[in-house]
Amino acid sequence: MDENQYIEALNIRDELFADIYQYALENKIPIIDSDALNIIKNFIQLKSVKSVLEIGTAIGYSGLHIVSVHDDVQLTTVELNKDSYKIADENFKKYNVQDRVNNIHGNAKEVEIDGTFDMIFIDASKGNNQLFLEKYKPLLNPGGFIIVDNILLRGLVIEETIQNKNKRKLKEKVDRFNHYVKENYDHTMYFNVGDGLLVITI
Ligand SMILES: C[S@@+](CC[C@H](N)C(=O)[O-])C[C@H]1O[C@@H](n2cnc3c(N)ncnc32)[C@H](O)[C@@H]1O
Repeated sequence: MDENQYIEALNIRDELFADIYQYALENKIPIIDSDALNIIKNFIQLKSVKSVLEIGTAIGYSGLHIVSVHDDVQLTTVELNKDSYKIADENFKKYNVQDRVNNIHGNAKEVEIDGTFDMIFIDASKGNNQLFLEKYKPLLNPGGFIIVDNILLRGLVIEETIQNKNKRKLKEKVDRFNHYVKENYDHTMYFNVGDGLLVITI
């Protein structure tokens, strides 16, 4: 066992939503890694977060975890894909949190969201991270923060030669975004957990 495995074993907890986790695995639906999720949940706890905006619901897995931190956490979440949106709706009902979740079907590049939020979690189309950050940042409450998942693109972001044109473009966009945030925001934390997590405090 190395240090990473030791820490991983200490961090790991029983899965609260095992059925949804399993469904995501079986249907190849991308969901957040458990160690990144653990950090997000601890930030919610640490900062007494009460309102969260999530960009990229998928089937509601991360959303369910987010509202599980406290009974007074409210979630607004946006998903482009109609089927995923519908499954998320069923999952929020299944776990009886539908009253605390504003589940929105739409394109996060275009929708207008009502409300202000203590935390914004960006986890949608990775090439649009900068657009989402600048579009939704004005909705942050004072003292709020933004989290972005997948800033490592499973290692693609540090690959120098990428043959596939679309992959190369995506890598360039995400790499540019990661540096854009460093240059334009004073308080940032880049974590090498999961697929890379970025926390921006405003
Ligand atoms: C990585 S998954 C989200 C995973 C989810 N947050 C979780 O951890 O359980 C990304 C999701 O973003 C959605 N998406 C992509 N582009 C979007 C957009 N422009 N607006 C809203 N959702 C989008 C995709 O359909 C996909 O379901």
